[in-house]
Amino acid sequence: MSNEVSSILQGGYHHPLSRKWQGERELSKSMLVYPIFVTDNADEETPIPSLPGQKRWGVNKLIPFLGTLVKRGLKSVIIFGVPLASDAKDPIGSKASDPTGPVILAVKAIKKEFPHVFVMCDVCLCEYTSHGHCGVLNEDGTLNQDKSCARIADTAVDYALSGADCVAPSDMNDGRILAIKKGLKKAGVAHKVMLISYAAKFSGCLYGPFRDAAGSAPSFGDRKCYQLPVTGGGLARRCIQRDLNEGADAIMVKPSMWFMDVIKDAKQIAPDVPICCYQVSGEFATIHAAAKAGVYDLKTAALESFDCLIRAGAGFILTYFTDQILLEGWLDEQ
Ligand SMILES: NCc1[nH]cc(CCC(=O)O)c1CC(=O)O
Ligand SMILES: [Zn+2]
Ligand SMILES: [Zn+2]
Repeated sequence: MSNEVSSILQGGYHHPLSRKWQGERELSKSMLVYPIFVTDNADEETPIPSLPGQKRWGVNKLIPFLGTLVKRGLKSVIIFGVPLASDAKDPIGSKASDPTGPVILAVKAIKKEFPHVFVMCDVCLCEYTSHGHCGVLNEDGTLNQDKSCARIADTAVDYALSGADCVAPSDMNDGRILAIKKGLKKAGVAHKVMLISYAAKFSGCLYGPFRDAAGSAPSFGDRKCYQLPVTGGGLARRCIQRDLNEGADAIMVKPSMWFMDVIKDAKQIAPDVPICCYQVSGEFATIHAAAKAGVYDLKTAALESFDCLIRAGAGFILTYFTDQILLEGWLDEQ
């Protein structure tokens, strides 16, 4: 239908409120998940040079810091373990599920102090393997899918039994979602632990600051044979469908801003499932660097990026901006 007035659209978004109505959803504090790096040195509080404003935390220092954020509206964290002890790594990542390791101690401490905070655990072996790959290796250096899934599932169950509300495997071994779901059921916690799949996790250049922060770079080769090729839109759709079939409760796309088409695909494949995305370390560092170079204002750019992720279909977002958003009250005057 076209007539002399149908081309006039600006009346529909002239006012700030009508502009808000043009979007289906808007960013709120409950959409934010804060990624935190926890070490096995209880009193640690060390800035991470490649992640502006972010630190590696020991449990003793982490709890008071989180307390400030909880007062400002923090709802959820995702924990990454950074084991620094000299015996922390072996070929099968035994220490991933160490009951005295950083992840399990942090889960217990956070759930004790802040029972309402939704605690997610990233599940992977690369922080704990001597070779730095995300599972258990075959002799030819490839990942052994059966052994890796078994270790990943055992680790996820241990995190769940220590009190985690959610486990999120980021390793990309085929079959891990089914293995974890079965493990959770066997342990009697499947009814209360959410399983988020990093279903569409792409290989690429955006994880550098994280690997620096977590000490998890592979000692040989790369992750291209298990993380997805950036051109692989169809492969991502198959991974999303597969992980839904295996029992994922939510689907993650990672990284986020270069992959908004994949977020939209995920929303279309799984309209009834929560979709989230991870604005990863390289994306965070890029926004900071560009703002520092005068390309744009940091807060404006960060908020714009979240609006775009939500428009693409994200229901919640893992972002290193969470602490700044809460401490500076970016969402308080809505
Ligand atoms: N499996 C480990 C893991 N979990 C989350 C990230 C990246 C997160 C980020 O860059 O912020 C990585 C690194 C990798 O896969 O190499
Ligand atoms: Zn990994
Ligand atoms: Zn390979």
